Amino acid sequence: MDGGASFLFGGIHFNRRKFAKDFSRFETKKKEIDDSSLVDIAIPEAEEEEPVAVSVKKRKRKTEVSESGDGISLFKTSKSAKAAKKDKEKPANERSKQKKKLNRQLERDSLLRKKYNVHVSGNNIPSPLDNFSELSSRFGCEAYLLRNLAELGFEEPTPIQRQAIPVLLSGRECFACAPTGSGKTLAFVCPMLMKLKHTSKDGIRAVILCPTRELAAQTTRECKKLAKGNKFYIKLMTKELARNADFSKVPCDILISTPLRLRLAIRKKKVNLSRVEYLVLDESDKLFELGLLKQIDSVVKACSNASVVRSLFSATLPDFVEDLARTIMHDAVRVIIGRKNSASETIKQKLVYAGSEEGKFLALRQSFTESLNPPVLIFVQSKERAKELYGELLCENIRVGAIHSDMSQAERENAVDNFRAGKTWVLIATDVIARGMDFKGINCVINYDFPDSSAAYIHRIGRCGRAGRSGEAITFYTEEDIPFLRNIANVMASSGCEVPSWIMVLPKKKWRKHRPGRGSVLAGPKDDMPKKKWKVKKADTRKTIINDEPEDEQE
Ligand SMILES: Nc1ncnc2c1ncn2[C@@H]1O[C@H](COP(=O)(O)OP(=O)(O)OP(=O)(O)O)[C@@H](O)[C@H]1O
Repeated sequence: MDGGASFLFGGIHFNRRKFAKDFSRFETKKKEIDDSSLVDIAIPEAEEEEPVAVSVKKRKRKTEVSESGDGISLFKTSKSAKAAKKDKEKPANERSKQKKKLNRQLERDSLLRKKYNVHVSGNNIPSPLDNFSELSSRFGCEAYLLRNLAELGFEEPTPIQRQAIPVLLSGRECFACAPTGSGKTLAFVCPMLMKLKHTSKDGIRAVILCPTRELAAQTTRECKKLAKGNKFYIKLMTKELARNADFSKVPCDILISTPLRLRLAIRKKKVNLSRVEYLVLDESDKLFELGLLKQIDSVVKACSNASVVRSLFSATLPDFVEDLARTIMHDAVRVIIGRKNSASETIKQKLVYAGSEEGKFLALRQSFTESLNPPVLIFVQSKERAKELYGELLCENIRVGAIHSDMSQAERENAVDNFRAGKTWVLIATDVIARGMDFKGINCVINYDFPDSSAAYIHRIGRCGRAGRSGEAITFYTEEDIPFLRNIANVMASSGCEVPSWIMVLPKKKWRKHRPGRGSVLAGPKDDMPKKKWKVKKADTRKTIINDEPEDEQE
């Protein structure tokens, strides 16, 4: 990904030789500062509970004064240096009182983090939230938002919300990794609404980037639910808007988009992002994959406001994304919930040997005969295989839908809506909906085709077992998949699932995208098997998948 990082650094290259003299002047100074900053740990003047009343417009990378057991800063900011000086002037007993108070706060923070499995690193990390009412006592949250949280039935913040919300409210940049279905959306939308306060005529002040249109649409809906009662203009970037709208005339406070659509609007000079104060990259590791990196780069550059606060959220955060993030972020706080890159612990995970491609359909039939417990989500590796399997299950009289990139936007939305509404019981999907989609109460995810990476596995199975619910994930594997089994088994073991011991001793395999040519799902068993009588109602409508115009988005 080196090439990738250089994108984001485009235009910030200095010729060190040419400017050697000037550099040496700064280097001496920097050394002096660094040395002096190691003197002692600054003690904050104010208690952390104080509401953060920093105006976003006036703020210039202001570091919140708060402490954490995990992230005590050895490097003083100019503010902390002043605080230390002032502190030295205070009587000794007052100083020791303050130190004790601070230590008690640090201890409380540390216990809370331990309780909720929150791991943090960075400088001066704000205390985690104990409950939602701290949003108003510490941060001056408005009543409408607390009311909305209550109406949505959110009684307690989830672990990621406990830590990421105060971090973002303190104006700090953040990269966060928390399991699927653990409420990351609220963790970035809530502070965004609180900081933006009200609608304004300044144009777009917040941007949320999502890798797929379905996720962008879902995030827009969530955002609107949370903003109910406050007149924010929250816009989803549609194809139409990206092509034709002039955003200087469209009222918009928060814009939610896929990278491709936003880049299109930037290129056409239809959108001005120079006033953006908050930029969220949701499913950031997906966005930082090579195919999307150029688009992300142009969005990051277009958000040119010097005090923009960027945040990255995902359930999987590979090291290269962290490294890349560090190059573009300023004094960021890293928040990890539980173990990094692990699956949700509420999902019962199972591996099923299907022998060969031919055996998969048999295994699927078998598992449906034993228990078809809808809603069930089935992942396959390609749109061709999605179409084939869809046809096969239709013939079996199963209420089935499909979603993949050969479908038009309306068809895709229809498939998702039917599944959400319970009109279809089984949804066959490619990885297009593997990330972020929040289907309530999916009972089972079946990886009909082995996932192409452990991240893909975590996101796919994470469509069930959300918000503390239980779920089941079944992964079929064939001979070709065996070399990659160990990687999935590691994920399973780290989330507490049982794994056959022979798998754990398989050689470790470096995992690049594993997408073998799998042939046809129709091959083999169909003719040999008697037709199964399902105890399910006949599907209302038998949808034909129309090969519409090719997608302008990546899957
Ligand atoms: N504090 C809360 N209490 C109860 N439920 C919550 C809370 N916060 C969020 N939820 C619910 O949890 C579900 C999952 O939330 P969300 O979609 O934000 O998860 P996520 O962490 O972004 O998952 P993914 O990694 O798959 O994108 C949603 O249905 C949401 O309404």
